[in-house]
Amino acid sequence: MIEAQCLTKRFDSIKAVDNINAVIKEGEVFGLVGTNGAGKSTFLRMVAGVLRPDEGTIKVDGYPAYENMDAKKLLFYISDDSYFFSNSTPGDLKNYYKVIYTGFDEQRFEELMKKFGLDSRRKINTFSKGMKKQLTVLLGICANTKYLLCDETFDGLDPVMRQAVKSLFAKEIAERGLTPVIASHNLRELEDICDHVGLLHRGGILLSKDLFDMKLSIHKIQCVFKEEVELKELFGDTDILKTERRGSLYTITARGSREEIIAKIEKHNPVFSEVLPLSLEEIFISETEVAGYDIKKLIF
Ligand SMILES: Nc1ncnc2c1ncn2[C@@H]1O[C@H](COP(=O)(O)OP(=O)(O)OP(=O)(O)O)[C@@H](O)[C@H]1O
Repeated sequence: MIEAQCLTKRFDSIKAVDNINAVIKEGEVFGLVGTNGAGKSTFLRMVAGVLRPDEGTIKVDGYPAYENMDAKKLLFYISDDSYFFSNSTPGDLKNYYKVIYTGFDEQRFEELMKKFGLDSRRKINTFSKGMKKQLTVLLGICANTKYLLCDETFDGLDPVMRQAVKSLFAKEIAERGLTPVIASHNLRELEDICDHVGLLHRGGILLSKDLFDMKLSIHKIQCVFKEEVELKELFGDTDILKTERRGSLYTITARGSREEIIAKIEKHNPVFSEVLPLSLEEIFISETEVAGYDIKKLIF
């Protein structure tokens, strides 16, 4: 389990991570989403033990993460801008990581390199950005660690490679209980693979929930009523995140169970009503809008 308690990191006057409490359980796929500059990379770098928290704690299986070998050997961190030793080849990196990670599976690495069409003897500085990403993913998988921290790892891969990496992850999760923590802006992708999503905004966690529960607890409803209705009266204490009206058609995004919302609408005899599923992207936009990150303010 990875556990953050009251975790804070500042860079001069910027609070990059602000008093975060979070738990990442073993065997789940944790998606970390958030606005630009929300603190996702800073959070991951603290989990990886690269950055020292200013306040609070971050522990990996009970070990404090910062510069602690007991914690570090449990995880592999794929940074968003991986550094490679100059003139090194994938073969050199393999030799380096197998010293650090005693469970490193050399044979599997060679097999996967072949499958992905990557040459172990070629200099990495001649690889494209996507090829470098593929290489770091393969190193991460073959390191055989319990946790794999991925910072925008999928974002530089082409669609075929993304599928290949996703299926590699699925195999590792099923066969040895790998726990990936994936920071990404590609919400569509995360929706396919994550069990749990943490949404960060301005250094703090807006919400952290199982994706399934998240989708059950927030809904978009379209409805038309014969007569004018007062939405506040209709929904009572239900938390409405967003309302839109076009003519007589209301589109409402609200928290609550589907049954509870339908019951409230039915009371007012709608001419038409429909509950629509919300995508992770819509949930993200609604939640961050409530927190003051309004797309309308950004469109000129
Ligand atoms: N080394 C640093 N020195 C100064 N400020 C930093 C440093 N690293 C991050 N920050 C600041 O901390 C905040 C959080 O940055 P971070 O990279 O963690 O965000 P992010 O959620 O990963 O963003 P993005 O989605 O844009 O990649 C930003 O305001 C950023 O400018």
